[in-house]
Amino acid sequence: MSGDTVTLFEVGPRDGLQSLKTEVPAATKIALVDALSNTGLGKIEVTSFVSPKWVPQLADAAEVMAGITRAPGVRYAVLTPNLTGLDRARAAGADEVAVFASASEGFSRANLNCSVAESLDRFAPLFEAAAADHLPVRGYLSTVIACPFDGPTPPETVARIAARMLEMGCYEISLGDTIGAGDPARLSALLDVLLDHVPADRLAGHFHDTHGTALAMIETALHRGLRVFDASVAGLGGCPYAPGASGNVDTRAALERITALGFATGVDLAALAEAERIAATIA
Ligand SMILES: CC(C)(COP(=O)([O-])OP(=O)([O-])OC[C@H]1O[C@@H](n2cnc3c(N)ncnc32)[C@H](O)[C@@H]1OP(=O)([O-])[O-])[C@@H](O)C(=O)NCCC(=O)NCCSC(=O)C[C@@](C)(O)CC(=O)[O-]
Repeated sequence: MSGDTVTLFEVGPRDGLQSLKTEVPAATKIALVDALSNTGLGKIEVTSFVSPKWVPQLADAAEVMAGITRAPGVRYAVLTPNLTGLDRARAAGADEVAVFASASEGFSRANLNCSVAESLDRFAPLFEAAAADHLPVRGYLSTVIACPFDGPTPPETVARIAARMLEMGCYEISLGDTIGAGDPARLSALLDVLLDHVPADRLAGHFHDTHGTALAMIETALHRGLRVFDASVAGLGGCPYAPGASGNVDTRAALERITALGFATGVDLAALAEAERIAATIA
């Protein structure tokens, strides 16, 4: 398996900043994205076009998108929960958008104010509009291991919703261990079921490192054929609607582990230092 290329999807500017208690100026967010753009990372999630009442931390999404200096070859992604979000993302010139659903009802209600089925219905017109514009849509599926409200998530439920989201138009499903409840054994149990329904090359790992298991889970996922992983510079972050969620796996740590296992990432670890310096002024 070594020798393959692995893609790191940097989510720090979005996932990392959405639940901070302190206010981060737009200029700092822009500087963070610009520093990340100089590292060789091919995909950066810049911000969210969600309701500013729900996530005031990212209310400046349009200003941040307008302020960044786009590096050639980098795709700048944003989160969009509905058509309003998609319209704002298009106006901001996002290269791709991401919808986000939950594998558990409790988290869906807390994060999106609707049931899982309602959230998928709400995405339908978004997929239609995005397809008309040839805008790629990524899908996040949260609480794939466990939910802070409902407990453990059955792998069959994850498989059913992930397959449905791909059918609806997602190019890839990012598997969110939202509260970092996973470990290699739980992830293997999930993949045993999921890979019968969805091929590994349509899946990504999004592992929060709450209990220090994210790197081991990346290794497990690599062995099962996954080649895309989300990570957050300096391990910034968490979800404001998931009690107990801490940061996504640290970008440097993920890169070091993936590289040690013999994969290429194209990311310059030395260049990451400037983004980490900015992240340290934020956290
Ligand atoms: C989905 C809604 C909007 C439903 O929110 P709602 O209150 O049920 O619905 P609404 O349609 O009545 O909207 C409320 C207000 O927001 C406005 N609004 C509505 N949509 C937008 C929009 N796109 N942009 C700007 N404004 C918007 C809308 O116009 C209205 O304004 P008002 O009439 O009250 O003045 C809300 O629940 C929401 O924004 N939720 C997002 C929560 C969120 O961002 N969570 C964090 C990201 S997910 C995550 O972190 C997990 C992940 C992806 O990382 C993976 C993992 O770790 O598992």
